[in-house]
Parts: sequence; structure tokens; C-alpha cells
Amino acid sequence: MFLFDWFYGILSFLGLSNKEAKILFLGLDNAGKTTLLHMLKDERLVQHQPTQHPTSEELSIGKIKFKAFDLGVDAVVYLVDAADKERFVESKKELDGLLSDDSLVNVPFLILGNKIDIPYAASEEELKYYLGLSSFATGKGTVKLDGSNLRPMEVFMCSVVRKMGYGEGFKWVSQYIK
Ligand SMILES: Nc1nc2c(ncn2[C@@H]2O[C@H](COP(=O)(O)OP(=O)(O)OP(=O)(O)O)[C@@H](O)[C@H]2O)c(=O)[nH]1
Ligand SMILES: [Mg+2]
Repeated sequence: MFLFDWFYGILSFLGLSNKEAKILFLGLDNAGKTTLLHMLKDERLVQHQPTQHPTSEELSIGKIKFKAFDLGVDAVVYLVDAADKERFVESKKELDGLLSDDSLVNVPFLILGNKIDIPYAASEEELKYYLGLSSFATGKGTVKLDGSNLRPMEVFMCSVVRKMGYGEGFKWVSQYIK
């Protein structure tokens, strides 16, 4: 009963209760993917070794499977280290590659600008600018995009270690997961 309540709790917090979905977590190394997965799963902060075998990184919470790598997914969560400005160009290049990938056409993209607990982290405006998303973000809140031919895409700033910001991002993306 406790476990059920807890699973329901985290999934409804993320806007994902009663849904079944495959969600892909991507981003450069050191962006915080593993930390986020574990924060979602057990709210524990663990220092992780750099991930060597991303395909083995799969966690299930309730009916939702969080996978580190797969195709045929319902959403992509792309993490960027907002404090590592030297790697924005590299991160943009990877993101652009994903956005133009045939297997991900129309798949919603939640971009998480992580590590805003670090004082010199980029602001949302800056991150959008450097990732070339300023005019492609489709809007926060409830935005109907059916029939618009637009891929849902938004940037949410967060700090995984402080458990801040990513919940709003998941709630936003969950509206595009049927
Ligand atoms: N300051 C700060 N550090 C964070 C945050 N999230 C993750 N980190 C740190 O960033 C480092 C990398 O985190 P990981 O979760 O291992 O990153 P990853 O994306 O899985 O990296 P790879 O496995 O190499 O692809 C770790 O030292 C984390 O503790 C955050 O919100 N703030
Ligand atoms: Mg990792």
C-alpha cells in the first residue's frame, strides 16, 4: 500500500500516472542523466561513475519505463549542464542531430537546463539562445499543438541535486504523451 501510494505519488507529480510511455534520456556526458533517473526512482542522491553501458540503464516506476537508449519513444528528455558554457556548442550539435533524426520526428523534446544551483549557470534565455531554440520553443503551460505540425519543445531550468524544476518539465511534456 505504501509502495503503491508512493509510485502513484511520483507519477502523478510527473503528470504520468495512468500512462504507459517510453521516455529517452539523452545529453552529453556529465549532464546529470543518471542522477536524474535515480532521483526520480528513489529520491536519493548518489555520485555515479560515468555511465559506460547506457543501454543497461533502464528503470521502471509503476507502468512507466525510463530508458537511457531506445528508439520508438514517446518523449525525449535532453539534459544540458547549464553551468558548462564551454560545451554549449557541442551540446547544440548533438541536439540538432537528434532533432533531425528520422526516427524521432514529432517526438516531444523536454530540454532540461540542469545545475542551476551553480551560481554562474546560464539563464533560460541564454540557454535557449545558445542552443538555437529561441524561436522554436512551443510554449509552456497547456498548449494544443494537434494538427499544427509543430514538435512540442520547451526548455525548463532545473537542479536535479536540489530536486528543483524538472517536475514542471515532466508535467509539461506529459500533456503530449497520450
Ligand atoms: N551542481 C550540480 N551537480 C549536478 C547536478 N546534477 C548532477 N550533478 C553532478 O554532475 C555529475 C554528472 O552527473 P551524472 O548523473 O553522472 O551525469 P550523466 O549525464 O549520467 O553522465 P554520463 O553517465 O557520463 O553520460 C555528477 O558529479 C553529479 O553529481 C545538479 O543539479 N547540480
Ligand atoms: Mg550516466
